[in-house]
Amino acid sequence: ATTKTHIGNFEFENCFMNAAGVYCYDRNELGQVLNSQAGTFVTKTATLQSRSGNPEPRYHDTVLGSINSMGLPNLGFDYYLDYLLELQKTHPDRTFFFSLVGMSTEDTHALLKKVQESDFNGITELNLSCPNVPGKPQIAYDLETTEKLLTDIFSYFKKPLGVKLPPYFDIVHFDQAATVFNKFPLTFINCVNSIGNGLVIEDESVVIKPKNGFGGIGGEYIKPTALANVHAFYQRLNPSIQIIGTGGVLTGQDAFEHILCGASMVQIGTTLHKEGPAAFERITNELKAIMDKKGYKTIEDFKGKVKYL
Ligand SMILES: CC(C)(C)CCc1c(C(=O)O)[nH]c(=O)[nH]c1=O
Repeated sequence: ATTKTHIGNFEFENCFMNAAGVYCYDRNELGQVLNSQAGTFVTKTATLQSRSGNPEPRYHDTVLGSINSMGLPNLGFDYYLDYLLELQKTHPDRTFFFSLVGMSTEDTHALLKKVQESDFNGITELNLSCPNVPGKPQIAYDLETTEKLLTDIFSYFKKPLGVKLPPYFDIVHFDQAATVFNKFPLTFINCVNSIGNGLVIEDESVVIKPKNGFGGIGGEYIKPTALANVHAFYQRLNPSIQIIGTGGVLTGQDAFEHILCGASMVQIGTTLHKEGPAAFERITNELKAIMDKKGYKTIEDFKGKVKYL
């Protein structure tokens, strides 16, 4: 069996990659993913200026997953663009993902215009968990603002673009969000980002310092939510918009389930943070073993074909 895949017009030898935020802060971490069994990588979500992020401890592993409130620590847009342009010379046969977010609408447009004007020829992932104006929820939970933002973006941005989405939990929200996304030539949507504002307590204390311990939840806790978002959008979106599945992938079986729900690529966050890049080889081998046992030669043989009762 082969676990190769495609996103847009790009081919990848393997359908696994890191989730933005994990193993992607600098050239050292990105280089480790580059040289692993992963098919590609995505950068830490970059902002216009570098950011130190929130006070530590800001990331904590638990038995069933993780909680984080990193606060977008990153080395800044130019650092990641320079590295991506260098890789376009040293690895011309490979395609990489550039994750971005503006701390304001103006910043978002400034970032995307810089990408549009640059020689970057990979795929851009816009993080829609970005902050909105005070008093309003994150952009992806404000569909009117999301539609306005995407309308403005696609008036000038002509390169491959996808959006990283937080989980939705109401069927009506799946309907409303899909209606918005279907209006745009998106290359993909990525479901899901961490489940926002969870709280983990050990003994009598929260486990991270920022936000009185509130943070995004990842890992085993979130697989059912992640699979539901992947499949809900797979059922609703134009087939031209592919789905990247993120959330709760520990094993080849978990990845198999994401692909059954419609994912064309599978991202690994918490498990990669705990296990390191060797996780890509283990999980790839586990998925190949499942495919061989079931007689599936490629992921197209079972993508989106989850069975109903
Ligand atoms: C939550 C934001 C800081 C607005 C975006 C960055 C981000 C972070 C982060 O940098 O805190 N953590 C996540 O699990 N997902 C994210 O999208």
